[in-house]
Amino acid sequence: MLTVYSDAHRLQHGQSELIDGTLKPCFETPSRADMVLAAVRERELGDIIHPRRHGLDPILRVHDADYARFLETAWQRWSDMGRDYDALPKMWQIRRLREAIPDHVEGQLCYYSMDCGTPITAGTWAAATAAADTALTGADRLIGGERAVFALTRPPGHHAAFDYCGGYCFLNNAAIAAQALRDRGMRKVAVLDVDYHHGNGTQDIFYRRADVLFLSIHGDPRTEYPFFLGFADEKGEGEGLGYNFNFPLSAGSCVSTWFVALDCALDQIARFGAEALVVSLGVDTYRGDPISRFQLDSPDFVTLGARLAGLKLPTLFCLEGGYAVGPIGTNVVNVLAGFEARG
Ligand SMILES: NCCCNCCCCCC(O)(O)C(F)(F)F
Ligand SMILES: [Zn+2]
Repeated sequence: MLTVYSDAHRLQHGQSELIDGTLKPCFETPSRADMVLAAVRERELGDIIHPRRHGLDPILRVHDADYARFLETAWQRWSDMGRDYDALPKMWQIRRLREAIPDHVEGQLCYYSMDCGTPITAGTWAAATAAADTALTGADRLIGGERAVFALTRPPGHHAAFDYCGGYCFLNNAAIAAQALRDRGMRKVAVLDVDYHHGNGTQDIFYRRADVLFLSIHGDPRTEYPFFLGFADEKGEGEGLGYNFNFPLSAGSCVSTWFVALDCALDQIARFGAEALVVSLGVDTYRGDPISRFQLDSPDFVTLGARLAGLKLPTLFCLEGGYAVGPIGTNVVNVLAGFEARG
């Protein structure tokens, strides 16, 4: 399987995130991608190519232009205030506050952020656009006839919505790639999110559309991040009604429960008649993950890959989460090798 990778990911290296009420070193680190790349090489998964630049247009097919401009300019405006440390918001436009877009960077940081764990740094825009190019290059190769491609995307993307960032995500790599597949002639595309956390951003982007089916298996938002989206009754709106499937599972759910949800999701993808599949591949479903609470073990990721291959669809894998850095490479490549072995 071909891998698309850019060293530019290392330009996103946040120092701290507010997690569980205290500032801690970021869990989303460059070493995550280093470990995955090492495993891709060690397991001889296939060729590794660098992304081609695609510019802003494919990004603006799913993201708000003002939001993109904010991401592009935020660091310079923040550091012009004499701040040489990561940019983090300090409040939110909560219920019954005005939905006005502030002029000042500090206010815009609050307006465009979902949480206080997604630091904007000097390299954020460069890293995020390189991740989008990585996913888009993967989509290009799928259109070119590749059966499956792995986009080693970092920073991740599935929490980034039409006009906000959060959950370590700035640009929604999987959504940008799914839209590119649509623009290149694929009539129906499915996005399956197997990260521990609900892909609120991807749901937000495609919620009112019937041409892109979104499905997510994740920790129940009643107790798990992102808390405010990802419930089973969210089925889409307008033309998109019936084209959004959430499978929230209680924290601590066993592996067999997880795979029952996966089989339900795969059945929906087959019924939809998808012509291509984009997988938001987070491996924070791993039993040893420090911030998540599912029970998959490394061999289960091989099974996951094989089940996905059973759909017999051109498939683009976009890396999302996974914070047990030691085993992340094994777990990610297990999915990809399991997919390949199923043939
Ligand atoms: N007590 C746990 C608090 C969790 N705080 C933030 C979690 C962000 C998860 C990010 C991710 O893994 O979903 C992504 F794939 F986007 F990277
Ligand atoms: Zn996650």
